[in-house]
Amino acid sequence: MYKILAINLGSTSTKIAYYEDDDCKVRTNVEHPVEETSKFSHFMEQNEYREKIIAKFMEENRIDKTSLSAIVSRGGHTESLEGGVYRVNEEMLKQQASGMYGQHPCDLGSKIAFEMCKTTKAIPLIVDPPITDEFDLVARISGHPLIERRSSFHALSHKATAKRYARENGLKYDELSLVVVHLGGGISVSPHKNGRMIDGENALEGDGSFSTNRTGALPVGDLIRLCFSGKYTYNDVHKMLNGEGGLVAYLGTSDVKTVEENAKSDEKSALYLDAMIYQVCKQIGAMATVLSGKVDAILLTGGIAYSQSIVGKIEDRCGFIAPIVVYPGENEMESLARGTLEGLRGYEIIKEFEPKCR
Ligand SMILES: Nc1ncnc2c1ncn2[C@@H]1O[C@H](COP(=O)(O)OP(=O)(O)O)[C@@H](O)[C@H]1O
Ligand SMILES: CCCC(=O)OP(=O)(O)O
Repeated sequence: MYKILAINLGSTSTKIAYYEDDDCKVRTNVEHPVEETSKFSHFMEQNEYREKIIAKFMEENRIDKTSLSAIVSRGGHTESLEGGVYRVNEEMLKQQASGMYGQHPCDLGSKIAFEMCKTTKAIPLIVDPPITDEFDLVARISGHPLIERRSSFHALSHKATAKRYARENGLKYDELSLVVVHLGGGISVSPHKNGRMIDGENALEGDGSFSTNRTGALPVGDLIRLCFSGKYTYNDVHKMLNGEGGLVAYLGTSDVKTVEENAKSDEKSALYLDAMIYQVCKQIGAMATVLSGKVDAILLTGGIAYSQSIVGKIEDRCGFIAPIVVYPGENEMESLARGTLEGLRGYEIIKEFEPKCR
């Protein structure tokens, strides 16, 4: 029997689950209000804060680190990779720590898995990292040769949700055209065609719709003027885009449950929540055109998809495109465990990360 610890560091939560083979024995989801996370000037400083949560989970559930076969984390930001299961190594962590390919708490997740495995026989792994790249060539063109559009979003969640839809409906993922929407701390929309995510937003840095804590795409000219105004440093602007943008900037919270509650009596909360949903719908429409309008289903997942009212608003605007199927919460933990198990059993290759750029 394989014992697997899965850790998933999101921008607004830490999710942890313990599996014996494919049987989830115990799991938790610890939410992080922005008042707590904003104390850190950088995600990587949250090391101790997140480690303590994992240690507490293990202690409370009497999970012995030395008995684990693998510790698997949602992957982080490196050069583009093909999807699959990867062993975490020093080269991978070096690229993630550089911040050159994106910055997010999930980068810390693989580092924590690696450190935890050092004194045990457990293998540190990641599955379908956010930089999993299946873009069509045409989707890479930005509008200027110095800047290439690249894949950077909730690839693990997208793949897990699309494959679940196929499995539960007796269909083949490789034969479907889907628009998958992850509605979590970050938001991403991607068209999947014949088993590949052929386009998608950069969910971290100034692309797509705004989210709980990110700006999404901004009017570029105004952004340039702001950058060169002399009022802000590079780090200030980066934090504005990723971490302290979106609902956090407008309303001071990344908690959509609270925003929904406040929206009943507060016009400002209602407006910004509506604006976020409006932008998500525009992205769904755009990605449906990538599939030439031939969309088998629109799949909604992530914590925000628990809200029936938000799902209803998306249905009102996008229901004409294709049927909407909702998988609230996440399918990521199961997917991390499943990928790990396949790797440990030898059904899937555990890939070694080798940097193209040194
Ligand atoms: N029942 C609900 N109704 C509306 N929003 C919810 C609900 N449950 C969770 N959320 C929101 O989902 C977001 C977190 O989603 P999640 O997928 O857990 O994010 P992450 O993995 O990025 O931390 C938070 O804004 C949270 O308030
Ligand atoms: C690469 C995007 C990862 C992301 O946005 O995750 P969260 O929604 O957990 O912040």
